[in-house]
Amino acid sequence: MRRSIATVCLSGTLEDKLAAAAAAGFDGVEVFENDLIASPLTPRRIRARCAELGLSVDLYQPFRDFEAVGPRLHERALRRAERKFDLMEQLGAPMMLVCSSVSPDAVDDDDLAAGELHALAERAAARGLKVAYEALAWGRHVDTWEHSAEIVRRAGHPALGLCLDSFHVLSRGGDLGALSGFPGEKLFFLQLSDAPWLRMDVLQWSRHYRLFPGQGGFDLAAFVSRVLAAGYRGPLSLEVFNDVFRQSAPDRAAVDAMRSLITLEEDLGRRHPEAAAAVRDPAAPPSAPEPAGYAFVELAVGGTSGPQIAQALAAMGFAHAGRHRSRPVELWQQGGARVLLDSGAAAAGERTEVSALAVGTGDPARAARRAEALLTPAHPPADGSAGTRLTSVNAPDGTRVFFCRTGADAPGGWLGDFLLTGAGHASPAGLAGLAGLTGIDHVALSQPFDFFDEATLFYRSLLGLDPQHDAEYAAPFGLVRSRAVADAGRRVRIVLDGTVLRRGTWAPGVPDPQHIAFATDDIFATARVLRERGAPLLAVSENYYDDLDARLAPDPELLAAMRECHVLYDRDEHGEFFHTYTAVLGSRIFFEVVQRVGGYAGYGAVNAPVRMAAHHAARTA
Ligand SMILES: O=C(O)c1ccc(O)c(O)c1
Ligand SMILES: [Mg+2]
Repeated sequence: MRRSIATVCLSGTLEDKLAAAAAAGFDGVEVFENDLIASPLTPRRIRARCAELGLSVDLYQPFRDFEAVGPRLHERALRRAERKFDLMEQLGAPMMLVCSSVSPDAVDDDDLAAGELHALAERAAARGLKVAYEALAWGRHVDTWEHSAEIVRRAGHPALGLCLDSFHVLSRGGDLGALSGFPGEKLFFLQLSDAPWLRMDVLQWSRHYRLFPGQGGFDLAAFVSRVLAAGYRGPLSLEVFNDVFRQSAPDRAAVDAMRSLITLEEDLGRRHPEAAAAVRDPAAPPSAPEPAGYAFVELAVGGTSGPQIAQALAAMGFAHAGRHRSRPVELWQQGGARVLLDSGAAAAGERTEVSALAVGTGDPARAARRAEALLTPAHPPADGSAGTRLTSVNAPDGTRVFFCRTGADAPGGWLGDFLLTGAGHASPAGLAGLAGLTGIDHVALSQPFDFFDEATLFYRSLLGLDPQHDAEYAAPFGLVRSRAVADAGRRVRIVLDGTVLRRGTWAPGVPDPQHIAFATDDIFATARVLRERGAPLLAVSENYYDDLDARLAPDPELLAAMRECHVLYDRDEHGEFFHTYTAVLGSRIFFEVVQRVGGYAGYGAVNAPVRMAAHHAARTA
């Protein structure tokens, strides 16, 4: 299917937007009127620029407040339209979008609206142009797609058809059930956007909070499948009004947009193969190989934080299991949990952070081809000193994602790059190590406010993960939101955290904290070993336990053990969750130990504000 994007989605001048759309691989654009009016380029010049860039101009929009106004205003509106048709001829735009009127002059008369749109379509047809009529969710009299379809039907003009916009339909809880009776050739244009489910004025919601598909809560695959089943074969066109994207670098936003469309098409093929068959893309990305879990997580450490983190890992029962043959990287291991400490970047400063995630997979080459198809260039496979070849890509947040062939110890496996000490390495995945840690439960990466939605879509689509949990909570230094993505087997879980508002300079919390959570089958046994070995555990406020008692009334002995071991607790209808933390090590890293009981699939988000306050207290003590 052809892929298009409305220029309103991107920041910058019209020229910036066109260049970004073309660079990201879009086939066409919807030219937004305001972008054109503000441009120093003539419509002819814009047309030539689009042609140079290989972009078609699919739509000119929006033409507002046209229909159902009566003869005097109708004549004026037609004159206005003729001027825009002149422009569209120069621009090479074949179709004009007319959105339903919000004018107080419009009257509630479908026959009048149909008659006036018929007259407009007649003028358009005389020039070989078409008109697509779109119901805005806040239109004065026409605010549902069914109503706009009825007016298009009554007008009965071949140059007049329908523009469907997922936001206007889905924001109102509408569905496309009735579309099956609507002639497919009358479906002129399809605009797509996602959005978070919010309870607010629909115009505000639309103008500020739309997202690219896959970043919000709408079921766009189901929506598009209906439209395709009804016979639509025009472009899939993104139309997103979003306060953040409006000020983001357009190249990066356009790549995010394209990734969202590719992922949507993939969802469509997976969940609605009948509809998708008509539009299958031969260059579609290969499916994500099933992840086998975390092969390792690598931390970049500095001269001070490196020894501090190594000491903390040792106190947590990790063994120093190996040293890289050619780089200053140390391998620490316990059970199936492997952490690499890379001090090679120390010259860059003391910033301590998650530098890489490594996912085990049976097919690293396919994972790399998928990344490329999702506009994330893979690094050339690095030749390890022992002949291993590691495939990796850079996430937009700078984290490197490695794809490691499963079986690290097999010949050619990545462990071959390490001189092994013989310690720790002996305890295979799934078997508890010294402190009972069995593996990595999840990794939490915080994202800058402007890139939160991009990051969640990126990790999801790259690794074939599904959105799992969304949480929003009031932390001591501002609101935080958190979104978890995981594979169906829950072997790779990533939690992405961000602030709900762009953060000011006052907030004294840990800047962009990141953490690795290790799994245990017995949190109290683990916590006691950690304490005996002097791990830097985080003390939790007494108030927390008093409140826990009031809220959930845990067994008194259990509560006492939690107090003693600084273990936090949550439960839901599926099971229970116990977790405990270390202090912050270096600038922004800490560790967590978690025990899941039953089917609890969350992350104890309810306790995050308490943890943040405790981290703050520990750092200022
Ligand atoms: O917010 C608007 O005015 C507006 C304009 C054109 C569209 O296609 C649309 O969906 C919304
Ligand atoms: Mg629209």
